[in-house]
Amino acid sequence: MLVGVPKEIKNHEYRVGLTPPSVHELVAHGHKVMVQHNAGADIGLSDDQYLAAGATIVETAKEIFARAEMIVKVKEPQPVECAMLREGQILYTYLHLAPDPEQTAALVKSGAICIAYETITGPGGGLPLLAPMSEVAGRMAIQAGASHLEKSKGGMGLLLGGVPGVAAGHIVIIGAGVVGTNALQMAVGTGARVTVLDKNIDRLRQLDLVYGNRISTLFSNAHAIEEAVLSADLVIGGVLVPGAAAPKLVTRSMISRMKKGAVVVDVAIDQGGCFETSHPTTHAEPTFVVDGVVHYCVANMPGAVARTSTFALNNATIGHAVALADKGWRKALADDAHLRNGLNVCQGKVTYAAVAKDLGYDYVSAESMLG
Ligand SMILES: NC(=O)C1=CN([C@@H]2O[C@H](COP(=O)(O)OP(=O)(O)OC[C@H]3O[C@@H](n4cnc5c(N)ncnc54)[C@H](O)[C@@H]3O)[C@@H](O)[C@H]2O)C=CC1
Ligand SMILES: CC(=O)C(=O)O
Ligand SMILES: [Mg+2]
Repeated sequence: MLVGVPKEIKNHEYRVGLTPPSVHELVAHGHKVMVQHNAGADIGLSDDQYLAAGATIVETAKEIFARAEMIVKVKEPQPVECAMLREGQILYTYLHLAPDPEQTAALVKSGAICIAYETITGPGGGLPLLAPMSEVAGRMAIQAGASHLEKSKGGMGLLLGGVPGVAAGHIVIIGAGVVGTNALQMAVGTGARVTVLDKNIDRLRQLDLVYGNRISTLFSNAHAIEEAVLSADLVIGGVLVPGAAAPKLVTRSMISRMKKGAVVVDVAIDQGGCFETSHPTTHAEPTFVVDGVVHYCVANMPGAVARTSTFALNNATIGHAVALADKGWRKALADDAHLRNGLNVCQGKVTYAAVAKDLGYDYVSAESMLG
């Protein structure tokens, strides 16, 4: 198969769909890989390294989209990329369609086979192609929050850990999945008081066993969220209902009654966000203020630590990339129910139930597209 890797074009996005070792793996399986000139240059992955791994270097994204049978990317295709997708072409990348009607319409129109990293499941449960980026974003959420609590960044001027004789701050983490757990690890390290909420009581039990009375765990409901958020200095939003738009758990009214200069980091923003007041921001302009509360809502947080993130992502994506290239999409999806769960849009149909429901499309099962 001819595989193409365009340079990412989202704001401050320096990750790349395939690393040179991943190219090497595909080439070893008999495939051809085209990589756009300088696709990895910003993170120290030079064209020479790609050439040594067996890729060919191509000058423009246009040529890659025109020729490749499968496009491997990181972020959802931007409008100019959607317009270049072709019928029957495989697109393998993050999509986050539920909060994005324009992109969904463009992918439906393209006739391409669009496989979303974030809804592929794993034999051990969970979302193994989302997990590495959630680890990165969860860890980053605390450093982004701590930094924006500084006066010069709009925050109230609070050091999360306090100092001897001065109370520490209060970090509230909503959602105790991969983002939440990684944020929790960092939060505990700051010395702040930490509260974590989830609807999954077994998850809270596990965290209680690990952290004991160093943290407070709370079953997530509107009352508990309100109480926690009103006393918080930093709130991290990391909830997920796979494939669906994130539930708005923190209302505008709660935000208006929070401490002035508090910070919220809405990691779930790529699924629409779990704060009613959130909208997506970029690394170039990561925050805005609503009712005195600083909102950090960057939809591609791992892009800021793109080198670490690229390698972590490729560890999780390369296996299915090889299967898709080796077998073609129909057989690869037929053979693997977990990969099949990644199919969101296929030849003009929406094939992921939560996306169809949230955006008002007829749902067509992935299985029915394989015949
Ligand atoms: N902004 C960014 O750059 C990035 C965003 N993300 C996003 O972060 C979000 C979280 O991802 P993961 O942690 O991997 O998901 P996950 O599936 O590991 O965890 C989500 C957790 O949310 C909990 N949850 C669901 N509804 C809840 C509610 N009403 N109250 C409290 N908890 C609730 C679930 O029980 C689960 O424990 C996703 O939307 C993901 O796409 C991930 C990586 C980067
Ligand atoms: C998961 C995601 O949105 C990202 O890594 O940018
Ligand atoms: Mg989007």
